Amino acid sequence: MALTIAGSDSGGGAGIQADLHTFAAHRVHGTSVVTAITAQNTRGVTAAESVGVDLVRAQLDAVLGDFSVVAVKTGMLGGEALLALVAQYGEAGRLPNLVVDPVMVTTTGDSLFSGDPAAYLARLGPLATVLTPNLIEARQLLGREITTVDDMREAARALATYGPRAVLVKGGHREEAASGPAPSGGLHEDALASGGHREHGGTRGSDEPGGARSGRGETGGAPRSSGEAASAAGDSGSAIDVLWCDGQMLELAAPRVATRNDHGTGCTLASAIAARLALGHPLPQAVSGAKAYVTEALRAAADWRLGLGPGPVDHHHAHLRLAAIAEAARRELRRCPECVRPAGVAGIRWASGLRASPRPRVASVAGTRRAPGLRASPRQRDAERSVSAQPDHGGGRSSPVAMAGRSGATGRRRTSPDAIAGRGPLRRNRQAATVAVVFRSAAWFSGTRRRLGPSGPPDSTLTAGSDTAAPLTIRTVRADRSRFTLNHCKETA
Ligand SMILES: Nc1ncnc2c1ncn2[C@@H]1O[C@H](COP(=O)(O)OP(=O)(O)O)[C@@H](O)[C@H]1O
Ligand SMILES: Cc1ncc(COP(=O)(O)O)c(N)n1
Repeated sequence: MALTIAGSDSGGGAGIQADLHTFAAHRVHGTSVVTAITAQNTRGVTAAESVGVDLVRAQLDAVLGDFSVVAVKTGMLGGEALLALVAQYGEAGRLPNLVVDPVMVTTTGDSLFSGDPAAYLARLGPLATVLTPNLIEARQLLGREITTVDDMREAARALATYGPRAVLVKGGHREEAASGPAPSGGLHEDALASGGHREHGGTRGSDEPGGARSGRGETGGAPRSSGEAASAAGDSGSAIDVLWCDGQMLELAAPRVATRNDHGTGCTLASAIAARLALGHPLPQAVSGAKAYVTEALRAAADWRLGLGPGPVDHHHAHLRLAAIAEAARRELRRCPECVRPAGVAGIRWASGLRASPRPRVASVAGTRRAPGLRASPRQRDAERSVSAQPDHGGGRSSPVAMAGRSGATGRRRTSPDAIAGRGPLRRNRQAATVAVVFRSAAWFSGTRRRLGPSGPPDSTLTAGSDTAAPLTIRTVRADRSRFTLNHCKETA
C-alpha cells in the first residue's frame, strides 16, 4: 500500500497519473492525495491551480485514517502552504518511507512551485527517507551550478546535511551524456570505469540491476569503453544518477535511451522507489531497481507517438513483456505438448539435472507477484500456478543465454516417479539446480534452486528475460521435489 501526494497531469504522463500507473505496475495498491490540477499535455502546462489546504487535509485524513500506508511519495506541492501541511503530517510520523520528489519545474520548462526552494529543504529534508531532485531542482535548492558528476556528488552530500536519509541527484538532464564523451572528469569516465555502478567510501553493493547492466541480461560490472557501452545497449551514452545513502556515495548508471518520450520520468522513478519500499526492499536496492524500471519504461515507449511533444513512458512494460513471453511459451507448448523439440527452442529446461514437465503453466509468472515473506491471499493462491519438473536425462547447460536460440534436448520426456520421489537426477542436484525456459524468440528463464537449511523448503530464483529486455527475477518460496509455485517476481535489471 503506497500513497502519492502530487498534482494531476491531464496528459496522463506525469504526476498522480504516472504514480498510480507505477504503483499498479509494481502490484502495490495506490492511494492518492491530489494537491493541484494542471491542464497539461506533452507540449506543456497551460493552466494549474492548487487544491485548497482544507481539501488536501481531508484527503490525507481519509487515506491515512483508513489504510495502512507503508510508503509515501510527494510530488508537486505547488506552494508553501501545502508544503507546510505535508510537513506537519510527516512530523507527526504519519508519512512512513517518505520519498520526496521536489517538483519545481516540468521537463517542458513550466514552473510548478511558487514558493522558496529552500523551504523544501527546511521542511521536508529532515523527514525524507530519500530526496530525489533532478539537476535543475538541485541547482535551485542549493543555489549553485551542477554540471559534472563530481558536482552531482557534492550536491548530494550538501543536500544530505539537511537531514534526509538518502539523496538521489538525477542526471537525466545532462545533455553531455547523450552527445558524446564528457569533458575530462565528467560523466563518461566516471560511469564507465566503474562498469556503471560505483561506490565511494564503502563496500561494493549487491549486483543490483539499476547500475551496471545494459538491460540485455548482462550482469555488467566489467569496465567498458564509452563506445562499447553505448553500442551494447543500442543507446547513446549513459544516464547517471548519484545516490548518497547512509554515508555512502553510489553512482547509478544506465544506458541512455534515445527517445523523446521522457515526460514523467522523475515522477515514475520516485513512485517506483516508494513502491519498492512498500514491498520491503532495502533502500539502495529500491532506488537502483526503480532506476532499472524507468530505463525499461523509457525503452519500451521509445517508438510511441502520443502527443506532439515528449510523451510518457511505458509504465507497464514488465507486465506486457512477461505476458508476451508467457504467450510465446503457451504457443510453443501447445504446438509441442509432450516433448522438447530438437529444432525449435521450446519448453522449459532444467540446466543442471532437471527438466520441467512438457506442460508447465508458464503463463502464471505474469500474474503472481507479491512481496517476499508475505502470505498469499486466497486470490493470490488462486493466481499462483506451478511448474512441474522432471529429470533431464540429457544433461544441461548452465547459461540460459547460450541456450537461447539453440536446439533443445531431443526426445520425449515423461514425468518420472524418480523425480517426484526425489531420486535420480533431481536428488543429485537437490542443493542447486538451474532451470531455464527457452523459447524460439530467444526469451529465456533461468534460475537457481537451493534448499533453505537441511530440512527447509527449497527456495528458487528464476530469471526471465529476452534478447531485447532486461531480466526479471521470479522468486519461488514454495516448492516440493517436483513442483514449483511461482509466487513473486521482481525486476532485476
Ligand atoms: N533518456 C534517458 N535514458 C535513460 N534514463 C533516463 C533518460 N532520461 C532520464 N533518465 C533517467 O530517468 C530518471 C529521472 O530523471 P530526470 O529525467 O532527470 O528527472 P525529472 O523527470 O525529475 O527531470 C533518472 O534515473 C534519469 O537518469
Ligand atoms: C502534475 C505534474 N507533476 C510533476 C511533473 C513533472 O514531470 P517530469 O517528471 O516530466 O519532470 C509534471 N509535469 N506534472
